[in-house]
Amino acid sequence: MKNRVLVVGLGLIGGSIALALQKSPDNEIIGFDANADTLQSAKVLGVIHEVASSPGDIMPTIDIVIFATPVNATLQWMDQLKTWITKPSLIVTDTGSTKKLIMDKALELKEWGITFIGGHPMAGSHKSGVLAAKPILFENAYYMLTPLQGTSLQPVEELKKLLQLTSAKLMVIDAVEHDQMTSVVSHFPHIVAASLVHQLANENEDHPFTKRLAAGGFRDITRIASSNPTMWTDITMQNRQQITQQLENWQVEMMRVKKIVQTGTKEDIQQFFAQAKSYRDELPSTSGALFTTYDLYIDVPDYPGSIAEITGYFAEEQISITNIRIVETREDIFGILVVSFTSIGDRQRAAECIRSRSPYEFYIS
Ligand SMILES: NC(=O)c1ccc[n+]([C@@H]2O[C@H](COP(=O)([O-])OP(=O)(O)OC[C@H]3O[C@@H](n4cnc5c(N)ncnc54)[C@H](O)[C@@H]3O)[C@@H](O)[C@H]2O)c1
Ligand SMILES: O=C(O)C(=O)C[C@]1(C(=O)O)C=C[C@@H](O)C=C1
Repeated sequence: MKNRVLVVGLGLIGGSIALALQKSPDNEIIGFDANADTLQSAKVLGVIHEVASSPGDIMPTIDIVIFATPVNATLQWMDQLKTWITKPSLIVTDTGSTKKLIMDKALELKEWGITFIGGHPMAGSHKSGVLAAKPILFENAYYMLTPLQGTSLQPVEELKKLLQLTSAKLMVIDAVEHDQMTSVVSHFPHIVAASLVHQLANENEDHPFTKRLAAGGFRDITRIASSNPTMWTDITMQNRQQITQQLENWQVEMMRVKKIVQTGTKEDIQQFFAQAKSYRDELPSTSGALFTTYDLYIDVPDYPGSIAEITGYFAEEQISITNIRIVETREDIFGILVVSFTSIGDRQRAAECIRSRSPYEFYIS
């Protein structure tokens, strides 16, 4: 008998999990999404095997439910679960970026005899939607599970076995601890990124050329400000307390930084940057398929066909690229083409290829 998995919410995360679970022929993936177009696309793209027009109707046949919806929508679905007929062995999980309120709701579900094990894969992107889904999204990323205290080992092991198909590093963690740590490394940085963009918008009113100068640095630090606003509204509402605490810590840190900038010696300023660089450089190498790339920057003339020329060289030498983009930071005739590779070796081969076959200058960040 097939393992029937219902994925509710077929965006970046739900779609990527659905694709990863298809690696086993034992899994039959049924999908539901509030957006009819998304549901249709998921079926056409082969992200799911079957469409559920109403999750409640098919629930008696389902073995595992995965909610991959914005976290406030997940709370609503969890309430709905109480009204449905479910298998006694049903396991329910989610992918939400917050865990405390979801696990409070899981406690209610326990009273209805439903096993809910919270989940959160620590990989993703500012992109959303089913078209961005890919089965390798979670490769080597941490995937946190937050079972309620007292949950028996068997469903946790069963869920782990299923999620191993994502090639993520599964770990069990307490929900409050989860929300504290993710507020530092994920939630608060999204607030800062959005806020920096607001600051630019304000400055730009008085100095209208400013935004045209937003180059690599500003774009790097604000990439995540392009994330899905609904998703981040929900996350912020569910983790207000921890995020507020981070904001308060940040205000203290900004006062310290203000003092260094205003009156610090050259050594104080140097130390400020040097300590941050050293800590940043020693962060464990990042995980998640979208993060581990090695970039090559190529100065290209701005005429039709120049990108095709370069990618043509790579194709001829069988060098795979994972991403390609143009950084439009300059007003002259040159643009910077940023090509990403999955390994340093591939990037080295690409650099040699450009050196030997083209007149273009390149550099490695
Ligand atoms: N994007 C990331 O980097 C990331 C990483 C890890 C976890 N998460 C979490 O995973 C969840 C999904 O995020 P995503 O990036 O896939 O978002 P997404 O916007 O790509 O996809 C969300 C999907 O849910 C659907 N949806 C919205 N409300 C719904 C509802 N009430 N019922 C059914 N479907 C509904 C949307 O139509 C959309 O297809 C969120 O809880 C998010 O916090 C996101
Ligand atoms: O890379 C990004 O764009 C992300 O924001 C991914 C990110 C993160 O903050 O690291 C976003 C939310 C998640 O819950 C997990 C991962």
